[in-house]
Amino acid sequence: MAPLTLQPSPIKVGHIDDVQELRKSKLSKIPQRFVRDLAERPSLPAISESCFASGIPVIDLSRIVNGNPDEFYREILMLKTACTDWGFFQVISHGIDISMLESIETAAMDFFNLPLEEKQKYPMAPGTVQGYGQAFVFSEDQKLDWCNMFALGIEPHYMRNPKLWPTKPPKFRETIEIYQTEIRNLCKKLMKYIAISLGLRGEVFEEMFGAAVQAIRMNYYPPCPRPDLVLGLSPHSDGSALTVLQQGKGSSVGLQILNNNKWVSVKPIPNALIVNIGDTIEVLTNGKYKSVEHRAVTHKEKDRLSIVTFYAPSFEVELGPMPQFVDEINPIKYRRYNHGDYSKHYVTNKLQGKKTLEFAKISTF
Ligand SMILES: O=C(O)CCC(=O)C(=O)O
Ligand SMILES: [Fe+2]
Repeated sequence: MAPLTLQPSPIKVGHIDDVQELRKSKLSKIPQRFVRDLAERPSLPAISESCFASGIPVIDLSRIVNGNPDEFYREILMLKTACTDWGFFQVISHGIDISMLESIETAAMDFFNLPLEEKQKYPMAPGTVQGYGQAFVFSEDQKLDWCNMFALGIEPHYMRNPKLWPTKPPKFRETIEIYQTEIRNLCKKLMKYIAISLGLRGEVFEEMFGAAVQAIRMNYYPPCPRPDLVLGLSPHSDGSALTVLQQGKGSSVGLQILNNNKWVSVKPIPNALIVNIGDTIEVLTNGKYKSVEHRAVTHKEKDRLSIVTFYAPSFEVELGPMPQFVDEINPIKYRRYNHGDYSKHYVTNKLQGKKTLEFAKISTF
């Protein structure tokens, strides 16, 4: 999420169709800007239900928080395997009430179902990432995602642009506040246990991150008549330290992760939250825990909602690989940099796999 000091630049993005409106218009042909080049199209097997990443580990957080020492160590070991082999896991018994998950989902859908004119009172200006619209579009010929987004900077408060906080639906702001407080606490817990799984002191990331940056993005993917031609969300890794993703109940399967060079779908578990490692953790651990490329695909009949929270260090923080992860066998792979600079770099480039992280990579040639 961009620091507020980032000024909208005179970027020309051309006309961006609102995909919910396209859907309503019952179009017979997908507009060309959404049609991906052949190499980028999701191949049909990849969007069939037979391609699930059934191996994505499921972490029971209550076993870590309240379990006996045996349960604690077993679950921490699972967490370590999840972060090393997958970069993704689902977390159950996470301590957030189901009613809270339902409230944010209702609030998000009530927002997306408002008339377009109402949503456009909170426009995402070209080149910025907060408000309603489509983020990461920087040119008139860039392909578009089959997705409507609404995003807000949450913490620290200076990230907030009050003009972009909707007054409708009535409880929208309040629900976001409560939900984001709970997700922040969950992120802190997860960072603590991720540190422990790496053999580090539990507090190390919390101390390093300072007043951690937090942002929310709601992604709404209407059904698409040609899911084989479009992408819901372009492949990318997240610029965060950690991302927590909630999928709407009854949503289509849509999140896919790149595992051994194959796109595999994440099968939703009811009331679980999906967690993934972001670029910051990859850098701090010198690549021991990697951020994993992921994307969203669409569905012919079903719509899909995801509510995503990004948790990252404060923008002033300078970071690079921690000395514990650098030795003769594991030479240093990333340079030190300022996280605010990385964040700015991330939000001013289109989503393109893991290309953004090249910002920090040390060339081995
Ligand atoms: O909708 C999804 O499942 C993916 C969302 C995502 O990766 C993101 O917002 O960064
Ligand atoms: Fe993502």
